[in-house]
Amino acid sequence: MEAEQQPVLRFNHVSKTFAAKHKSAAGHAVLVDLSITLYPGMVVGLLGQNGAGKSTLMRCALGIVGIEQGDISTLGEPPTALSIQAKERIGYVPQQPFGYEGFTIDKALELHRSFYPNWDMTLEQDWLKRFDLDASQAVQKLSVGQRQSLALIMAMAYRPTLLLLDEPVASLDPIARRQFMSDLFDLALDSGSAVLFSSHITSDLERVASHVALIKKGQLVLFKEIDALREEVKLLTISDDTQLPSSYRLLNQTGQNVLVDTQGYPDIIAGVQSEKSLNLEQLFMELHR
Ligand SMILES: Nc1ncnc2c1ncn2[C@@H]1O[C@H](COP(=O)(O)OP(=O)(O)OP(=O)(O)O)[C@@H](O)[C@H]1O
Repeated sequence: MEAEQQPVLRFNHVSKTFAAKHKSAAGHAVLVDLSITLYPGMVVGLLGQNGAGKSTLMRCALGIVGIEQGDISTLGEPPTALSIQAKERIGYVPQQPFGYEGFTIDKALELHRSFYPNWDMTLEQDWLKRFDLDASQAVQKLSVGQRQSLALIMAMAYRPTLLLLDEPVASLDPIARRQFMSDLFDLALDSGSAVLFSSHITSDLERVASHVALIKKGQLVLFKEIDALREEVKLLTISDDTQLPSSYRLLNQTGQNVLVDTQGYPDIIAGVQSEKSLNLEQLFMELHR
């Protein structure tokens, strides 16, 4: 499929360094030689420790911050010079939304909607109901979770081709979270969108993501389809003389325990004492040991 489709978002060897406070000090490398490509229909869960660079990656994709090396294509355009047409096809929910204080929900939606010719009123009304939001309520009186729900409606009701969600469900209760997550997947499939969302809730990620991108200190250490992840990433306990096949990628090692990406090559290795498949949370822990 991927060969025929235009990427929705492509990072090509991107590095981003924030300048140090003092001119003499070295800058802080936040993205390091990072390459990733999202195609229509992909729902990519972005996982990484606090400060790993997830928000920065999204902000670079939108041109909010510039990069020093590599290049980014967002809907086929450079993010720092996005056309209005491209902007109308992008949805973004930052970690800390968002203005509209002094508005009621319906007035805020009315204003917001006016920027997006493809706004889907049925979808908007559906989600207001689903999130149990009263349209006559004042935005500044909403709870954190209700604000997050409204921000999601505002980013998704025009069925964007690229949807960037920075911890979109952190403040939602489990019922709203579950509902939203399944909607997210449906939206991507129905509209041929690509979704990139960060979350620390690995069970959500496992449930809805088609792919997982694992980022560690600004480097993309793993990017895989979620099913392949379960089959191809293993925790092995090896002996001193075990030689790992060159087809394997070593992700981490603590003593005799090695975390490897077998990359689909089912080599039989001499001296392996045990082999374990991991769920996403276990994988995350092993990667950061
Ligand atoms: N404008 C900025 N100037 C300087 N440093 C910044 C700036 N924005 C982010 N950083 C630094 O870049 C690093 C990555 O931050 P980022 O917000 O991308 O992490 P994150 O993976 O989204 O973290 P979290 O899970 O906590 O949201 C952090 O060390 C942060 O302090």
